[in-house]
Amino acid sequence: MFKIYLRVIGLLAPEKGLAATLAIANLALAGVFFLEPWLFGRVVDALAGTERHDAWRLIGLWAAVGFGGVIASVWVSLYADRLAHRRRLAAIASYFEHAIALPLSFHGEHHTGRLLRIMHGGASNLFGLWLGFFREHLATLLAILVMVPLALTINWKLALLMIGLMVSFAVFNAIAMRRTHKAQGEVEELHHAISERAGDVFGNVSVVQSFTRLSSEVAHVRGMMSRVLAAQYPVLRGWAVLSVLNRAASTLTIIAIFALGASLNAKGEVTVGQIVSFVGFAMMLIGRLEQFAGFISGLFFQTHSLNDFFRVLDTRLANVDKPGAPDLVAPRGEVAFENVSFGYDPAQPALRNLSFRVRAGGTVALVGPTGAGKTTALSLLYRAYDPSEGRITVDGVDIRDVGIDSLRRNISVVFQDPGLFYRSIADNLRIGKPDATDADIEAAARAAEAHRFVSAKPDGYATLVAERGRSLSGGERQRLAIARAMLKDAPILILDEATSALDNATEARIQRALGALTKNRTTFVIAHRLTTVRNADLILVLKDGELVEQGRYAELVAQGGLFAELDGQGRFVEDAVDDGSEEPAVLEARAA
Ligand SMILES: Nc1ncnc2c1ncn2[C@@H]1O[C@H](COP(=O)(O)OP(=O)(O)OP(=O)(O)O)[C@@H](O)[C@H]1O
Repeated sequence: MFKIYLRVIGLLAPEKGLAATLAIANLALAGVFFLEPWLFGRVVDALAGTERHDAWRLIGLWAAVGFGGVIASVWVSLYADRLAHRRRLAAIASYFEHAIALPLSFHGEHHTGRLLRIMHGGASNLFGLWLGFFREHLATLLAILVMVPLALTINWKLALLMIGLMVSFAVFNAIAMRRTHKAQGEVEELHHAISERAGDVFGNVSVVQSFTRLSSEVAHVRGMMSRVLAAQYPVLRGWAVLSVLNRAASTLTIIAIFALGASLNAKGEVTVGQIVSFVGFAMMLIGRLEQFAGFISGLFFQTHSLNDFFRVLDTRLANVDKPGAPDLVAPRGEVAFENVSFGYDPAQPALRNLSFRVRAGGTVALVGPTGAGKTTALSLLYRAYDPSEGRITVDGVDIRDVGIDSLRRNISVVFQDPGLFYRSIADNLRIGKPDATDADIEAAARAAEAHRFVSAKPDGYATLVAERGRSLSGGERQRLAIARAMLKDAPILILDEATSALDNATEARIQRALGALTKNRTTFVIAHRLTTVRNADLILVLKDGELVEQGRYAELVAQGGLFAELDGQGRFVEDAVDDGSEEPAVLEARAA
């Protein structure tokens, strides 16, 4: 727990000058508040004596100390608040930056709902601890460190009772923590699971509604909440018992101080006045100890959440650049896979020993039954994952030896799932080219047959696309994904069933644009069109993660293997006739 606390405080390092000033100023302020009662006593003494002008001097000093203390407190709390807010946002930013760069395998295992909860929960706990650090943790610790030796010098026998109290606090806390640590971990895990479940249901709300699963989903979440309470109650009970024990120990200590004081008084070792002042002192120390116990219990309840936060930050990025890796600049686009194997689960390879080579500007069609590994093979090319064996080269250079960003800048992908953002249509297209002008965007949309439907929307290119593109038809989503890839204008293109959701006529028109797009670009296409397969320079036939055949269309048909079988089954769709028509919007624009 203390390691985590130190790490939390360590996150203030980027502003360590200000953080240290604030912490010291807070300590000084705690000291100033001790000064006031002392000055009060001095003033009373001065007024009672003859040195009345001294009293005025002291009153002036008292006013200056009091007023200065108030102003300094305002300054400290204002700057401490600002600093804590700034660092909280900085922590969220670094979490976000790190988490989105983590490998897809990590995102496969961690639901967005969980990652968001960890981000917000962790950041607000950091915030609370930082404020506590500036406002009371240090002052409490310092007060305890100063008061204990002071108590020993006043009367060591009475002080031993105080030390006994501190030890009992420490023991009770340790027992409570040991007994409840695991259960609190379960509580935290259940809270994550609730966020995960809720996020998942929000993301699939149309399915939930159409399958009339509303009440069962609510019942499930309520069931999880009952489990949270069942796990949380024993923890709360443990800590309630602890606070009662702490209280009882404090009361017993005060009584014991009186009792021991009385017996020492009987022996003439202490005066009644000394006992009374020691009790007053002991009460102050007990107050500080209780504050410290509160800090420990607060930290205890935040530990799991902070641990989860740091665990994400500590997850290593898989595809990091090798030191000094050069950028891949303007590649010609010759691509080779050399004995590439890969498995999402190392025990179950999704690709085995895949080897092929395509010339720059050539077109490769990947075909094969569903689940054969076509998408997986292409995802290795832009390093969504790295092969477990073998290597992939672009222009003869291993793609692991170049800057990953530069590699990805040179590859445009039209994903099977278009992956649209909850942003305007224009912003969705700008993902392909951030500095695209409105004219660029419109030209790409026209080429991808998207301009007409976009113009028909009330806000045109400013229309907000619903989460995951839910407000658009499947075909509209695909056309935006194609336009986005066109804007990117990269020398290597991956089309993963890019036009599968389009009607024949639209697809035929897009094929013209795609034909222009693929010219002089190395293109990988997971294809369902006969023309695409026929015109490909190389067809790769995959089955169960293995390359079973490769060659050109005529060769593969002549071979009479799997490809010929798929072809014979009418697996590839004949092209619709391109009637040479243009998008109506284009025609309208011309007519105007
Ligand atoms: N992220 C993932 N994690 C674990 N397994 C995966 C993942 N993605 C795909 N798989 C598995 O890997 C295998 C190959 O999947 P892949 O998507 O590459 O097939 P495909 O040939 O593109 O199929 P389709 O034609 O249906 O799109 C499948 O068994 C699939 O279940």
